[in-house]
Amino acid sequence: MLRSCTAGLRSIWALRGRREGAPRLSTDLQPARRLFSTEKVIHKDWALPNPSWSKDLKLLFDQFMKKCEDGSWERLPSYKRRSTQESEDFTTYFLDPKLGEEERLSQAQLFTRGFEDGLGFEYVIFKNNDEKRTVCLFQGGPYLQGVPGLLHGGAMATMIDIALGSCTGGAVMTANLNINFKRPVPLCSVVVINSQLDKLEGRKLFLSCNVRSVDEKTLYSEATGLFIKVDPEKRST
Ligand SMILES: CCCCCCCC/C=C\CCCCCCCC(=O)SCCNC(=O)CCNC(=O)[C@H](O)C(C)(C)COP(=O)(O)OP(=O)(O)OC[C@H]1O[C@@H](n2cnc3c(N)ncnc32)[C@H](O)[C@@H]1OP(=O)(O)O
Repeated sequence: MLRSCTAGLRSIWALRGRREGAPRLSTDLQPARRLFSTEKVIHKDWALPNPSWSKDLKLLFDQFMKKCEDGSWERLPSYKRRSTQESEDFTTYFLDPKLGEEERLSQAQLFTRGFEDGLGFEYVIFKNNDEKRTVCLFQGGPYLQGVPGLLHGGAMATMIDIALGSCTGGAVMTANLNINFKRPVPLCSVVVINSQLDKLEGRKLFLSCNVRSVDEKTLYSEATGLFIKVDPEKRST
């Protein structure tokens, strides 16, 4: 498994002229900009196939793209940085102009999108708005190793957090995440995270998900999460 994963990545690195062990260069690092300005900067959408995607991931992606044709499902785009209304909701909530951190934060990017293609988190999320559920297709790359040959549990927890969060559809914070790791996930394999909104109680959203293999035979993890809609009247810092 690891050997095939490395072989695939070696060809990507060769294509890009990247030396093994050479420092990783961010492909879209922009000159420092004011992240918290109101300008609308939309960067590359990363939730699309790239050469590191395995056959399984591409196949599932195509199947879900077909489901999007009648409008029942939609693919959620994913950016390293964004300046949408949602982000602005968060910045109103968190940014204290007195802290003078704008310069440093101008380099901020989404944790899961900070890796070279194929090395870290490769994923795409599809959402069914009527059924209040999402399906996340996730391939964890070699930089996400925990126990040799296996995906780090923290990487899985990160993806579960994002998958559950994608079901909420707004400015929310994770308040509680409860995960049962039932089987280890082989590194570089593809898993499917099925998430749903179970209950909405005021600002509280209760969600759950399971993580399965592509053939659905292996249940890797089950999780529940509590997300809280941010209250613009409150500051958390
Ligand atoms: C997933 C987001 C998707 C959104 C998409 C937007 C686009 C953005 C772009 C790109 C997306 C990238 C996506 C990344 C995803 C990453 C997600 C994270 O990593 S989040 C960081 C980790 N989480 C924290 O650091 C929270 C720290 N905690 C807090 O800030 C507060 O505790 C907070 C906001 C969760 C609640 O604080 P209060 O002051 O607003 O509300 P109070 O009054 O305390 O609670 C409200 C109700 O919730 C219950 N509650 C709160 N925490 C609870 C808990 N842990 N367990 C049980 N109940 C809890 C309380 O008992 C209360 O319930 P009663 O209304 O009285 O019934």
